[in-house]
Amino acid sequence: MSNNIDYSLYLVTEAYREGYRSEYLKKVRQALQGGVNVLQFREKNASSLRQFELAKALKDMSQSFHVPFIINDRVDIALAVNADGVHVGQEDLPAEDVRRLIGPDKLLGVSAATVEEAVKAERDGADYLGVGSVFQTGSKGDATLIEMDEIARIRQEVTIPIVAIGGINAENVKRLPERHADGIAVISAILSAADPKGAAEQLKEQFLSKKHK
Ligand SMILES: Cc1ncc(COP(=O)(O)OP(=O)(O)O)c(N)n1
Ligand SMILES: Cc1nc(C(=O)O)sc1CCOP(=O)(O)O
Ligand SMILES: [Mg+2]
Repeated sequence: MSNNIDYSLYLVTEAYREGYRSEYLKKVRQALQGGVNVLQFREKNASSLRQFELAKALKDMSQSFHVPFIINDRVDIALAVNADGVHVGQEDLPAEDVRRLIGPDKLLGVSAATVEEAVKAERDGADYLGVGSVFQTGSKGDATLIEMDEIARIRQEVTIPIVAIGGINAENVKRLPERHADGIAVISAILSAADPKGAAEQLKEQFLSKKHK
């Protein structure tokens, strides 16, 4: 897929709770109304059938906002719902194999915490990098903190967009190094907020005001 995608505000979904489908979908819709540019479906616990069904609903929703829809980890579900792309980390299927499976036209995101991982991901066909954790997060148990300078070092070695992730909120977004990240990926600062639309608007505004300094 071409890389003229705006990664400024990248929303990753929270864990799905059985019985709360309409609340779950409503919060994502509100976040999209607040200006989310890319949506990722990340679900670790639900059955494959539930993931497939939620992914279909989210794909329709993101399409109606003209927002690319990415699936985390599960290439099979991405292909089944004809998602716009897949995101994989260092413990998932290798990026080069995912690229082969999804073909040249879908988006491929790869997590990278070091320059070496970032350079390899770009070589293996990644369209963008997820780089983190930039701050302490409660949303991913096995996340490890990276040094802030690592983003700047990665920026010097790759040309693809960099999306910073991990514990980002409207306050600490100002502490991200200037101009090195093309976007921020967020779960809780938007989906745990009382007003997901307002939270998305505020985060995007804070990030863009920093990016364009
Ligand atoms: C945009 C973005 N960046 C990083 C990740 C993390 O992916 P991964 O390391 O595979 O961890 P899980 O999300 O699978 O727990 C991401 N999902 N999105
Ligand atoms: C999905 C994910 N990946 C991370 C990484 O460091 O690779 S941190 C993370 C969780 C991001 O959620 P929140 O915005 O609530 O901190
Ligand atoms: Mg993963």
